[in-house]
This record gives sequence, structure tokens and C-alpha cells, in this order.
Amino acid sequence: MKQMSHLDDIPSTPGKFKPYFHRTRWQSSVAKLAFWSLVFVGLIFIFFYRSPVSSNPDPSRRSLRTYSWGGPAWEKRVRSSARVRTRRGFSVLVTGAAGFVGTHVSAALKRRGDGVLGLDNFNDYYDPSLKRARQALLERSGVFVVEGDINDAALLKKLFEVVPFTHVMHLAAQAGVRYAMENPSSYVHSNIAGFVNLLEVCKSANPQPAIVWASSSSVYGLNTKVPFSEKDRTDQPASLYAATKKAGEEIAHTYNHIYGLSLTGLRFFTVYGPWGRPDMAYFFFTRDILKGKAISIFEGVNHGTVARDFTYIDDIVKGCLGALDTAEKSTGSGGKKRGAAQLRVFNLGNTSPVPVTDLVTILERLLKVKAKRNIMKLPRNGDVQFTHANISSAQRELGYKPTTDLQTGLKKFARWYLGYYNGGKKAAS
Ligand SMILES: O=C(O)[C@H]1O[C@H](OP(=O)(O)OP(=O)(O)OC[C@H]2O[C@@H](n3ccc(=O)[nH]c3=O)[C@H](O)[C@@H]2O)[C@H](O)[C@@H](O)[C@H]1O
Repeated sequence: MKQMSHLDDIPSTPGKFKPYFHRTRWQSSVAKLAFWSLVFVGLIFIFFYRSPVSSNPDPSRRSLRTYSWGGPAWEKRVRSSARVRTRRGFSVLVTGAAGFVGTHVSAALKRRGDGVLGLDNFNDYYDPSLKRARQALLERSGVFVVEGDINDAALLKKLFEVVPFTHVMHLAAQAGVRYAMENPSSYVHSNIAGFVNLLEVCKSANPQPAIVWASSSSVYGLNTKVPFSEKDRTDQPASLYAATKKAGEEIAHTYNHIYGLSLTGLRFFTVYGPWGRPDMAYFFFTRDILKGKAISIFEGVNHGTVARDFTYIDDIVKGCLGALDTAEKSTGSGGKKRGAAQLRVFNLGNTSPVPVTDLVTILERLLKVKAKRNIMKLPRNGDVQFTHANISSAQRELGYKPTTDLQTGLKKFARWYLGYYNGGKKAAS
């Protein structure tokens, strides 16, 4: 007969474990001792060896992600990336640094000698490999992108402990107008809860940073007065995305009023260009035209033109830098207001709306492929028919002056796209 080893002794089903345990008092106490020793060692291990790990509690994301950060080597990288290289340079925390605008702004700041630390949660709203490629680009120019979420208060506090940031360029957001109907909570999570969390940390920081952040042209919603001026009404959002950006503007007012935070909101108008966002029409039109796939082009009632004030990324970057350069210091410190602080909002557009049908014609010429056009009624999914920015305020106060027309900007985009996706053979997802 086969001798039973001690391993054979342990049954495979946990429910059957008990009867074997009470065979002898000795066996029982050894098992108990072993069990509690394991628990004890486990606890010690967790206490001493776990680097600060924070989880992204966003229930709307497919994957619940954990980020690890902290430790002397990590802090050294943070400090080095944020180190100012010129006499009057800034030390800027850029949230959403692996995003489209975030990457371009971070690179531009670094180029001129400012200290830049990036933060990004690398979520999968669109192909994360594009975000990783942008991150690699930034790392090559000396910008470290910390992987983490703006909802993570412990991480943000740690970053401010390590670096006394003079400015925050807040670009992390859930973007996209139409996706808000699919995943509304992701907009609340990033654009409202995340923004409040960031402001909470900024207001308690000493010194408080000046904050420049991305609002959106979509706040004009159903406004019909054109061009859109900052003084126009913004109380009729057409999408939840727009509503969360509008909420952000009101939240900014509150933190400015109570805590003396210097806050500048920038209403971006349909930003496009190299390293852009694959969820935007110009990007996926390019992909689909190259694949020979039909594209849907929206039109208004009675065949009304749908148009956008498309704005080229380099112009937007200049606007962002202008906003940082003219931002006054926050007046509070350690959570206490010490005087009135600056509160601004600016349109950053191109001032010349282009019909979406013309955008497609330009792409056809650049790609040398005829698009399969499928004209359809503008769906009721948050899109507005027309945007057009009045930029006189940004021109006056930020020195903002867009110089790139859609034809020129799309040429640069197409060149990048074809290079990045191997002549369009490697399809963008
Ligand atoms: O300025 C902003 O604040 C916003 O700009 C951008 O939104 P939009 O201006 O809506 O850009 P985008 O989706 O590229 O559609 C462009 C045009 O194509 C039309 N469009 C779109 C899809 C389609 O299938 N067919 C079509 O005709 C569509 O009707 C529209 O006329 C950002 O995505 C958003 O995050 C926000 O930053």
C-alpha cells in the first residue's frame, strides 16, 4: 500500500480540511502556529517592502489599474525632471503629459529651459501605445512622466513635497464630445472629481502654484452668436463633456475666491496636428480614407454646413506658454487666502471656421485617395453645428496669434501620420 506523504494528507477541497485537523492536538497546534506565522510574516512584508501604490478607483475603466511610485530613485528622477535650467524659468507640473496637447506643451517648456514633470494615467480611452510613444519622445528630451491619476491625492501631495512647483499646466481630462453618452462617469471622474482633487492639493501647497488648465470651446453649446466671445453665455451645454468643462470653470472661480489660487482656463477650439488624438474626426477620417472605408460626414438641418474653427497644435502651444508667462502668482499659502488672485478665461481658436466637407477634400488631396463619403444628419449626441472663436482677448493679454491655416496644418499632420503608421500600412486603432 502506498504510504501517504504529508502533502497527500492535505485534501484538495478546503471544505474537507477540518476533519483532518482534529486528529491530534499536536497537529492542530502546529498548523495554527504555521498559519499565524505566515500571516505575521506576510504583514511584515507588506509593511516594509511595499512601495506606495495607489489604485485608480475609476469604475468606468475596463482595467482597474495600480500605479507604483515613490522611493529615493523615483524622487531623484522627479526632482531632476522638474529642475529649472534658466535663471527665471518655471517649474511646471504638466498633467495629461502623455496626451496630445500635454506632450507638445511639455516638450516646448523643456526646450526653453523650464523644469517639467509630467503626470499621466495612460488610460485606454484610445490606443495607449500612442501615449507610450509620446512618453518615449518626452523621456528623450528629459521629461519624466510619472504614471498616476489626478484623483490620487497622496501622489499629488508627494509630488508637491518633492518639488515646489511654480505652475501647474492641467491638461489631464476625459476628452471627446460623443463618448460622453457611452461613458458619462469617466467625465465626472476626470473632469470634475480629478480637477477638484488637484485644486485641493494646490491650495494647500506652500507656495501655491499658478494654474493654467484646459477648458473647451464646447462650453458655448447652443450659443448662436458668432464669433464666440468669452462674454457670451455658456449655460446651454450640448454634451456632458461640455457640462463638465463648464463646471470646471465654476469650480475654478470657487478656488480662486476662497483660497487665492491664480487660475487661467483656456477654451481650446478643435485642436489638431501631429501626435494627435485618434478619436478626433480628422484623425480617423485619415485612417479610414487610407483603408478605403466609408466615412460619415455630418450635416445640419436643411443640408446646413457643419464647421469647426480647427486650431493647429503649435498655435495652441504658444497660447499655453503665453498663459503661463502672464499668470500672476497665487496669493494664498497653506490653504489660506491672503488677497485677491488672478482669474482668467480665454478662447484659443483660429478665427476661421472650415466646413467638415472641406477638411475631407484637403485630406483627399494630401493622401491622394478619394474618400467614400457618407453624408448623414448631425446626430443628437452632443455635437454642435458650428464653432468660431473671437480671440481678441487672448491676442491682447497673451500675445496669442495663430498663424497656421488648415491646409498647412493638415499637411504636417499627414506627413507625421504616414511616417508613424508606416505609410498607413500599419493601421491606427
Ligand atoms: O473644441 C473642443 O473643445 C472640442 O474639440 C473636439 O471636438 P469636435 O470639435 O467635436 O471635434 P471632432 O470630434 O474631431 O469633430 C470635428 C467635426 O467633425 C464632425 N464629425 C465627427 C465625426 C464624424 O464621424 N463625422 C463628422 O462629420 C463633427 O460634427 C465636427 O464638426 C474634441 O474632440 C473635444 O475633445 C473638444 O476638445
